[in-house]
Amino acid sequence: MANGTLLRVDAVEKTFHGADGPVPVLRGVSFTLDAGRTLALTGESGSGKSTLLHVIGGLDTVDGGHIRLGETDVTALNDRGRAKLRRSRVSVIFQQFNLIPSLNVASNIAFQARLAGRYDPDWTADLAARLGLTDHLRKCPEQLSGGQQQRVAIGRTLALRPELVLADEPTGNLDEETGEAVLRLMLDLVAETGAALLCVTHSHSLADGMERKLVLRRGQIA
Ligand SMILES: Nc1ncnc2c1ncn2[C@@H]1O[C@H](COP(=O)(O)OP(=O)(O)OP(=O)(O)O)[C@@H](O)[C@H]1O
Repeated sequence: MANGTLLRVDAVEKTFHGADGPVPVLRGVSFTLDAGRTLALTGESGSGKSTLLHVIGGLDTVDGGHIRLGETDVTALNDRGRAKLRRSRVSVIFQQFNLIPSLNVASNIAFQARLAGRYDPDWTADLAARLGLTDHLRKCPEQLSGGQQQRVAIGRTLALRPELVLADEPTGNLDEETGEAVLRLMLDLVAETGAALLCVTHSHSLADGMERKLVLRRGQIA
């Protein structure tokens, strides 16, 4: 497992401009995450958790501050640079799974790794087996249960072997029992790849499964 600080979030600011004027969502957020470590991000609805995840993952830009992933200043990257980052180093698991409906399970799992030129058939097959998906590889996502679809999304992320996994309420669409099982599997597999994990959650039991916990309150770390 790699050592040292992987992610450095420094005084990050983000304001949205709505019909009723500016909405400051992130107001000077700072924290670090070491390589291979797990961190839960909690906070009330609307506190800015998803926004923070999106700017870290390069899905959106900041208005102030810096985000560094290793030696890379994510906040200095242009659209192309951020897209490249998402293809290779950072991968997001969303609550809504975001699978590609026209591709079967095997192709969904391999998708990101193939794009990054990092497809390893043995690792992908191993992942599918560990995720209990071996009998479903030829099916389309719509033929799977929610828990199975989320396991495909986890497989797709880990097939890439990213340095950082960002998970936004990964079990929010699942019943509690399924959510717990999927989460445990995700934590085990993330630990095996040596990736760091930043996981947004409302669930206390999920947050308790992580090494550290941060609370976002009104756009700042409480
Ligand atoms: N694209 C956008 N345009 C305008 N306002 C936005 C946009 N995205 C988010 N917001 C606002 O920013 C605030 C924070 O939203 P965000 O989704 O980051 O919160 P959250 O903590 O993830 O909430 P939840 O737990 O409900 O998912 C909210 O007030 C939201 O309405």
